Amino acid sequence: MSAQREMKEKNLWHTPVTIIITVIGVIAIVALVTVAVLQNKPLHQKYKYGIVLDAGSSHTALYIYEWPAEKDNNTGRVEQTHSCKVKGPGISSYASDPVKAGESLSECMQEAQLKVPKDRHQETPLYLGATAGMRLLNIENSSASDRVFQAVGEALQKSPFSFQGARILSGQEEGAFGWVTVNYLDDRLSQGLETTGALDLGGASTQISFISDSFDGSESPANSVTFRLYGNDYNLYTHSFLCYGKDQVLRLVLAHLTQSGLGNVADPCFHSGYMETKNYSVLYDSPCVSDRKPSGAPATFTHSGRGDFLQCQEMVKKVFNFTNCKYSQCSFNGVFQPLVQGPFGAFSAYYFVMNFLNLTDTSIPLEVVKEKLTRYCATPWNEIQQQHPKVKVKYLAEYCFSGTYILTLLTEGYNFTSESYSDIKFIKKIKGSDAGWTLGYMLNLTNMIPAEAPDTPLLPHAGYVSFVTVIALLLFVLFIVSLRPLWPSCSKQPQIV
Ligand SMILES: Nc1nc2c(ncn2[C@@H]2O[C@H](COP(=O)(O)OP(=O)(O)OP(=O)(O)O)[C@@H](O)[C@H]2O)c(=O)[nH]1
Repeated sequence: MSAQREMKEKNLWHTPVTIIITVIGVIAIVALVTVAVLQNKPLHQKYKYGIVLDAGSSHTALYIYEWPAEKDNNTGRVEQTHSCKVKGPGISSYASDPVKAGESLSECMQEAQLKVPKDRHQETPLYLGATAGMRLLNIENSSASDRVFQAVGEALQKSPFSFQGARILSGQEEGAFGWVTVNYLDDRLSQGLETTGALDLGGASTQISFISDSFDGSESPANSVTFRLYGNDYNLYTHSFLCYGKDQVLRLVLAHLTQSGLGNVADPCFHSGYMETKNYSVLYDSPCVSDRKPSGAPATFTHSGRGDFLQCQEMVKKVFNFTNCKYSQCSFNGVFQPLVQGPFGAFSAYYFVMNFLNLTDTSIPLEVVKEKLTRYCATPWNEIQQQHPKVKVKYLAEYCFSGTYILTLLTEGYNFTSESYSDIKFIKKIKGSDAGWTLGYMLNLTNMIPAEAPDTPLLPHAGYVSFVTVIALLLFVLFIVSLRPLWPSCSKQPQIV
């Protein structure tokens, strides 16, 4: 018994020095790993928000975007979490009663207050961007347009969000930001992949934007927008045609049809059996057509349909001017355009119309698409109404015209061929976010797309923690081994003193 006690007393593992060293070692490892984990752990998942109001010619829409707070500068992480369609027309329609323009936004703004967490309201930027409707109002009556902005600004100032101002986007900005949105959502910018062109059809203007190998901006600098995004340089071709949104083109076509100032107009772009009494003054109340108003026309005219796709196409072609191109090549109206190149995403009214007509499948040959549209246009109005009792009559009446305009714009205007037509994809959303200029606009104003590729960490977080733990353990073992001279000789037989 006493021999065993002696042996225990000689065991250096049980000396105070070794115990203290072991405890300090363990504490050091725990501290090291804890600090490493806490220092590099992603913050508790907090989100930031941004709100953009798209004040279009036909209506205003509000979009809320969300992204993880610690990923401001990272790739493809901003998502649309909510959208709200403002009731009533676009803000440009409130020129004679601007205060109502501000009031019209209140329902969607209240919805936004519920959707964005309260503690984030103050820091959430709120932007309003107006497009072609306000561009036209500004041309027509700039003080009326100023008054609308004044009223809208006052209404938005009262919201709890951080209002950053309301302004008209240029056509070039609208085109370029639409292109940024599409390519950002597809992760094409962050990964430096081949980009997708953007085709946007609004109510009052239309935009085409794409990268072309044959375009360096020198032939037509006005159509060039350059970016450096994630370390890649882009020279984007973009053009916005004011008055070539589908509502204004309908006016242009009707202006052609009513030039003689008659009381009756038989329109091939509307279904046979369709008949509406329309006002000359309302039709010509737009800078796109106001100079063509026939003198001595009656107050109203009867707009009736005769459903003929080919004749409708002939009418629509008349709104394009294919002469006087001073460049090597043009789309229409003397506007330079290189040959279309690469895949394209076509959104807004392109999607609404082609989706309704069941024509979003672009692998269907263009000739077959035209045959289908010919049959649709030839269907009498009463049958169309019976087949679609729930569709808004205004939209329903115009799908034959809108489909014809879209095909004519793409093939005759932008020179898509039977082959390149299949490069177009009609889209509404990408990964849950609406395609349109708003996201690109917000990413730009919040500096969320870096010019250079962000540095990526060498290891993912889990790998980093494992690495630190293994190295710490290894150091500890080495330390213990280095204390070997102090070790008791465990293999030796206990010495009996
Ligand atoms: N069929 C259909 N048409 C729609 C719908 N929403 C909007 N439109 C129409 O599609 C066209 C384009 O709409 P938007 O993309 O909102 O255009 P906008 O922003 O008002 O117009 P711009 O200021 O020219 O950009 C307009 O003629 C609208 O009346 C829809 O849900 N269905």
